[in-house]
Amino acid sequence: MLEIKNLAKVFGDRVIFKGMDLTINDGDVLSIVGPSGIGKTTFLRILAGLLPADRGELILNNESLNISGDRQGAQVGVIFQDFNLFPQYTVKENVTLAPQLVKKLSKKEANNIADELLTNLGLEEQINQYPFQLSGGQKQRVAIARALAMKPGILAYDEPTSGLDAGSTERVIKVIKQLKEQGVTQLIVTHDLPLAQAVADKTFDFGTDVLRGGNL
Ligand SMILES: Nc1ncnc2c1ncn2[C@@H]1O[C@H](COP(=O)(O)OP(=O)(O)OP(=O)(O)O)[C@@H](O)[C@H]1O
Repeated sequence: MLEIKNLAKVFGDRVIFKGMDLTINDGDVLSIVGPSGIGKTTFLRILAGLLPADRGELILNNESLNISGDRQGAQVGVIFQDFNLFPQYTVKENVTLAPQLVKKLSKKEANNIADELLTNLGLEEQINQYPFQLSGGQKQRVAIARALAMKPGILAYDEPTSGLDAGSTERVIKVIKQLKEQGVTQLIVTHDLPLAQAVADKTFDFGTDVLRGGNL
């Protein structure tokens, strides 16, 4: 379970959001909607531990997560819009690198995890290819496999269907539903209402469900 309590972010003298309270239960899929520029990606970056928050708490499975923007570990997996794959590494290497470096798994253990994830995600034929050889939907599934290889407590996506055609969007919906069946807790920032309707247990509206402006 992820609990967000009274989270706030300020850029300069501008309160981007404050008073953010939200709970996501294990295995649930939450969609986060809201107009452009409202702070959704900023929130994901805070959740991923890449950007500091100015106030509040993030509690994942009863463990408090550091909100100072320099978190170690991989409790939260985030798939950003540009996927951030390592261009110089193959698909398999993209997935096996962090488990070996961060989790200190052996190459064999990391390979076994990668083979299973990549097969489940329909990427067995791409295992030895490089990111530039992949379609947008394939890159996204590699990013999902890479995040899942670290066994995160929660998986979050920033606009997972933007730039994808109808077929790839269907595939994303299938993957999200499949992960939900496996009990993975997921959070999806999206403008795609059909996607939200197809997969979400509940919706958080970043436009109306947080406070903004004024002082902290
Ligand atoms: N590093 C930064 N410094 C100052 N302001 C920033 C910074 N990053 C984002 N902002 C501002 O914070 C606000 C929220 O941006 P954010 O990217 O989180 O919005 P968003 O809801 O994800 O928008 P979109 O749906 O268009 O991606 C914007 O007004 C943006 O200009």
